[in-house]
Amino acid sequence: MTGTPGAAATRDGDAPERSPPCSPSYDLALKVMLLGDSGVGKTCFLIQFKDGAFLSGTFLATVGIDFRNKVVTVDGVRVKLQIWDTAGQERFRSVTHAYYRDAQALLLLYDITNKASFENIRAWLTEIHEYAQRDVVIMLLGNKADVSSERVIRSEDGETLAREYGVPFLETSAKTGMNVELAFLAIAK
Ligand SMILES: Nc1nc2c(ncn2[C@@H]2O[C@H](COP(=O)(O)OP(=O)(O)OP(=O)(O)O)[C@@H](O)[C@H]2O)c(=O)[nH]1
Repeated sequence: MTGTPGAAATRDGDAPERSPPCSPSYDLALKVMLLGDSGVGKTCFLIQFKDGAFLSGTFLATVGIDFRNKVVTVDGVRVKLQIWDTAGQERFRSVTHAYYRDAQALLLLYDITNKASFENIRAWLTEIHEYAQRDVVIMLLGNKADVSSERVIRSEDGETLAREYGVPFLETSAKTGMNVELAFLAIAK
């Protein structure tokens, strides 16, 4: 776990904050944070986007914060997404709060098979309004859409909540990859 912004542990050796190289391989950089309750699938969502893989089996909760970079092209512009994967567990909140103010975009996830994770979205939005930049781009995502047999949150409920807060909404699956890239491309755009 790391306690100070810019000093996070990395999985793939990318540095979170570096001087621009002589000929950067991107046109602009965007800091994106993944937020939501523990277990909603934030880490899997990021790994699916970065590596096109799904880690099934044991659930290893994120400790503190971690990040990965990926460059996407939107309307001919190469955007480096620096994606911060935060720990959903309450005890890491003070660590993750320190990163909110640097984020330009937030992907806020709940699990469509977990009612509490949906009900907690309002509390997450309160935290976001307290700690993030006022013009931060927010997107609401109902993850684990592949597990239709265990669904407890209807798509309409996600849409209604998103509309109430004026944010876009998608249902996603970190397992099948459904709408994962689309979510990142939408916020990059
Ligand atoms: N079926 C299904 N399972 C998923 C999906 N996304 C994640 N999971 C599973 O849900 C569990 C939690 O996933 P994580 O990605 O570790 O959750 P997290 O939100 O990063 O949790 P914290 O790090 O504690 O905040 C794991 O067992 C995953 O395999 C999904 O889209 N579909």
